[in-house]
Amino acid sequence: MSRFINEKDYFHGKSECTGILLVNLGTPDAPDTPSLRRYLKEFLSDPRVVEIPRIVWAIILHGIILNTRPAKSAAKYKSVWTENGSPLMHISLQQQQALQKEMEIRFNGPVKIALAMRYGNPSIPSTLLQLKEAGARRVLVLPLYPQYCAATNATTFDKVFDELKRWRWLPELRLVNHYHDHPGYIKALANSVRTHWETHPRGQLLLMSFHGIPKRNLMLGDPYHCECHKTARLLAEALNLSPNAWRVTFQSRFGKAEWLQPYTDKTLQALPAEGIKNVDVICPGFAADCLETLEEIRVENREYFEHAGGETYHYIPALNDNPEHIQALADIIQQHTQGWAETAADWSVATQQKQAGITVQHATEKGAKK
Ligand SMILES: C=CC1=C(C)c2cc3[nH]c(cc4nc(cc5[nH]c(cc1n2)c(C)c5CCC(=O)O)C(CCC(=O)O)=C4C)c(C)c3C=C
Ligand SMILES: [Fe+2]
Ligand SMILES: [Fe+2]
Repeated sequence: MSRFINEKDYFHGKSECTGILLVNLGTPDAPDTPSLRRYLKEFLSDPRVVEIPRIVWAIILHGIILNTRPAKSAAKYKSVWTENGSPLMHISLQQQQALQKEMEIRFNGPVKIALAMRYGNPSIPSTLLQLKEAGARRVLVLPLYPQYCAATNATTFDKVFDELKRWRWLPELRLVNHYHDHPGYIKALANSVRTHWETHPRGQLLLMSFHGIPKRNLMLGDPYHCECHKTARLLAEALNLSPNAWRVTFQSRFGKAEWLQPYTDKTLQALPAEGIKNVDVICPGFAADCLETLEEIRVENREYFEHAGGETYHYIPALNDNPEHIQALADIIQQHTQGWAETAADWSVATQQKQAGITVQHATEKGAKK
């Protein structure tokens, strides 16, 4: 007996699609103190970000940090804010649009690339609901952090699960855990450094600075530190660098505990005394430029280096919407959606036929006996 499309039409006439949920950290809505207070409150209340007993932390956070840090951070955000708003948000939207174009070509079927932020807007729950509305029966979550860290990737997944716990009909779900050693990502980083060296004199040292985390997290088993080192080694190999031509450091320390060492700021202050007065700095862990690269690395750390006797300091931008970066992310999406593209294309054909009033044998069952 024939099987007809309406037998499978659970979706009430809506077309189905594959959804890709890109997630980055998030950014305040505006560079002012109230927006920063809201943003930092959400961010720093996350137990995956600050792993100390809740009661102790609540006293410090509400008693001290949320009274002092918002104004200081707002001033820093103001210095990087553009007419397009927060750099992190603007660049993330460019990445989303470029990936939408690229995946439509690769998928040959309905695919929706959505962007969410772990903290602030657009939130993960609201973006998942949009994907649901768009008919996404398959969702791939791609956190835009190449190196896995509980404070970034795990909390992204937590937030996805928290929302999905409330749904009756769950989509098929896949997660990208990390892509710190993906050949396309390493190639994009290496070519970005080469392009920089074509237009700028090459420094004596390529400093690869990654966002820090507390050292305790490493001792508890977080793979982040090792993944940063692997990325750095692969990048150095791709560039054929000798061992003394590159170093790994960790930036953006927060609080009084020890974080991953060596620290970026202390290293830059010490380099001129070692005879290293010309450096190139790259932040391979940041998929998009943001406060931590544009202000802390490009401006603040340059000052430390120059005050210590450094002469030339070049910051090599994040991969942002560089076409090779988009190709690498598209490759990662393609690899993690194996088997989905065909289904999406078939559903697309079936849906078009249905909308045109044609009753057809279901496309995914074209081999079925008539
Ligand atoms: C409190 C502890 C923090 C941990 C742990 C942490 C880990 C971590 N963060 C990123 C990426 C980004 N962090 C950014 C800003 C930022 N980070 C912290 C604190 C921790 N981060 C704070 C308080 C802030 C806000 C700014 C400030 O007040 O100093 C950003 C930039 C966001 C932007 O809007 O531009 C990014 C990106 C990673 C990858 C990471 C762990 C590996
Ligand atoms: Fe951070
Ligand atoms: Fe390690």
